[in-house]
Formats: sequence, C-alpha cells, structure tokens
Amino acid sequence: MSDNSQIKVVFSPEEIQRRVRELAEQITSDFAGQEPIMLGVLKGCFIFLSDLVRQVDLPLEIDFVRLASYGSSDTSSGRVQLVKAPEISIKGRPVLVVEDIIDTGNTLKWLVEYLEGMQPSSVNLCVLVDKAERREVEVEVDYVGFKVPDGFLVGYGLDFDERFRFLPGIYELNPQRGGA
Ligand SMILES: O=P(O)(O)OC[C@H]1O[C@H](OP(=O)(O)OP(=O)(O)O)[C@H](O)[C@@H]1O
Ligand code: HPA
Ligand SMILES: [Mg+2]
Repeated sequence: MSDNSQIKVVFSPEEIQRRVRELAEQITSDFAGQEPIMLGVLKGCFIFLSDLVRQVDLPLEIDFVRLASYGSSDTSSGRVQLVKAPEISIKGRPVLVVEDIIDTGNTLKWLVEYLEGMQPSSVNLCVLVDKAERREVEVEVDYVGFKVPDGFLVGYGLDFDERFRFLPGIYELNPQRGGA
C-alpha cells in the first residue's frame, strides 16, 4: 500500500481461485448445450471475468457493458449511468452477467431491465461478492461467490476511487470504520 489506508484480508487469492473454479463448474453444467454471452460489467469485473471464462468449459462469447454509479465516493449515488453498451446482439441469446460485487442492487437491477428490453433468451447473474445486508432493491442473483456483511472492499477488480483494483485478494478498507 502506498498510503496510510488500513486494510484487512477478507478473501485470499487462493480462496478466490477455489471459489471461481466451483462457480465455473456449476455454470458449465447449467449452460451445457448453450453458447452464452458472458457480459462483464466494467470496470470491476475485469479480473473475475478473466479468471472465470478460463475455467468455464463452454463455447461462450464475451462482451462488456460499462456502468457507473459510485464515482469517487464509497457510497452509491443510486443513479446508474450507461457508459458503454454491449456490442454483440443479445437478442435470442442466453446472457450471463458477470459482476464483481452487488451492494445496494441498483446497478444490477438497472442492467437486468435494460437487457430485457433487448429480448435475450435468458438473463442470469453471477457475482463474486454479495453484500446482501445492504440491498435497497430486490435482485435475484443466480451465482454468488461469497456473501459478506457491510464494509468497503477493494482488490481483485474492486476499487476505491480507481485505486487498489490490481490487488490479488479482496481486502476491507479502513476496517475500523466498517465496524468489522
Ligand atoms: O449494487 P450497487 O450498490 O449498485 O453497487 C455495485 C456496483 O458498484 C461498483 O461499480 P462502480 O460504479 O464503482 O464502477 P466500477 O466497476 O468501474 O468500479 C461495482 O462494480 C458494481 O457495479
Ligand atoms: O465494497 C465495495 N467496494 C468497491 N466497490 C463497491 N461497489 C459497491 N460496493 C463496493
Ligand atoms: Mg468502483
């Protein structure tokens, strides 16, 4: 760490790799015979999606959307902005959305409604980290890597103001503030 932030390990790189492998096995079995579009939500998804697609044994396609709601704050504004739309046509295709984290649920709720407007054959959600206690809107998540209580997490794609995404594990930032 190059500043005075305090951090606590929440999930080690090894734990994450184990869990990603399990999720990939489940997805491979559930989507057998299909060619899903794995739709990553930038930027946070970039490491999780990269690890996941190399473990899933399916003829999948990969695309991205870019959404933003947190900006440089550690609380969601609740307003979701579409910065980049999918490039592959999702009409009639199974879509598996891949996200680093669900917190209030605002981002994924907005995205599911947006995607359904494009008439995919199915939309399923895969998130690595679920902060279920903080949910503000109902969202059905099909694949969850880890459930966690409150506390701001960084690493493995997750940022605070664009920092810390590159860290290999998942860490809680300023744990004394989050009360964990
Ligand atoms: O459930 P919510 O409360 O909506 O929060 C989850 C969203 O917040 C983060 O994105 P952010 O806006 O920080 O963009 P980023 O992926 O570029 O970091 C995260 O990657 C999710 O997309
Ligand atoms: O804990 C978090 N860390 C990083 N980004 C986030 N977006 C929602 N919750 C979080
Ligand atoms: Mg972010």
